[in-house]
Amino acid sequence: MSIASQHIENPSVLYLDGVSVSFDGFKALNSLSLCIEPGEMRAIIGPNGAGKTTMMDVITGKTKADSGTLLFKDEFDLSQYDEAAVANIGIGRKFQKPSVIESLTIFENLEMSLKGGRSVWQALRHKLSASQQDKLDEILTMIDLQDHQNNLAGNLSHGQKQWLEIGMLLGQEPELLLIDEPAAGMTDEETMKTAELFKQLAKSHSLMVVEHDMDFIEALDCRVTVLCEGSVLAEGSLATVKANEDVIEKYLGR
Ligand SMILES: Nc1ncnc2c1ncn2[C@@H]1O[C@H](COP(=O)(O)OP(=O)(O)OP(=O)(O)O)[C@@H](O)[C@H]1O
Repeated sequence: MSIASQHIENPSVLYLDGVSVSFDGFKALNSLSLCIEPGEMRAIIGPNGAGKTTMMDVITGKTKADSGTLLFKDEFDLSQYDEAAVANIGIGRKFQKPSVIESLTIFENLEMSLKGGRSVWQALRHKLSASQQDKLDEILTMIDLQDHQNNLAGNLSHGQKQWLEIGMLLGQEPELLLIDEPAAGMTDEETMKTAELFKQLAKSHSLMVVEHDMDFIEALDCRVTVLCEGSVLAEGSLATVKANEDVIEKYLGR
């Protein structure tokens, strides 16, 4: 069945079809087609230069595709949106490096991230509504930082900073989360805890997670897409893609 006919029968939260992007004649994305279903967590793996970051860039309006279709929830043509507009319609992106404000507390960082936009000044001067307070409590529990909420973000471990930043994304109430190499630099314990957090998040969000750490991908226990040379090389369970001859040849090595 073609990707187009699957799409009609089962609307996706994210639908890419034939997406290409060239830089000076080099095809970073080469007719890339990919679907994420509502509530799905999808891991994206692939060699350096495969196009993983470029794919996130075209989804979020940072880079314009030369050709192809990019739809969010069947409804939004992502090629028409810039980065701020993409965030507003419900796509949250987390870059590899955490960007929390270290001189503010965990609570203050989360407070500023709430949908509707609160400046540092507003966050310090105005009381939260009951529903905003509930939202922050829910996020703090989800990221397991409720006991640290009044500590400065600068004192957190690398893993905790990553969780705080994920909490800040949740403050924006996204439906789809795009997360770039969350496990990089984490201890083994933090990595496994992050996998558990993502499984919790997947109960109420769709997630696309780019990662190189195979233990982490295994713990996510989700469908995996292997990108290579700007298009999909293989897709399926981790066991299936690891056994794929092309994946062994071009990514995993013999
Ligand atoms: N702005 C740009 N100008 C020129 N070439 C670029 C640009 N952005 C990406 N590329 C090239 O496009 C290709 C895909 O890069 P991309 O960063 O998307 O790969 P990746 O899969 O994210 O790699 P990594 O795992 O190393 O992060 C690479 O060859 C890269 O050099």
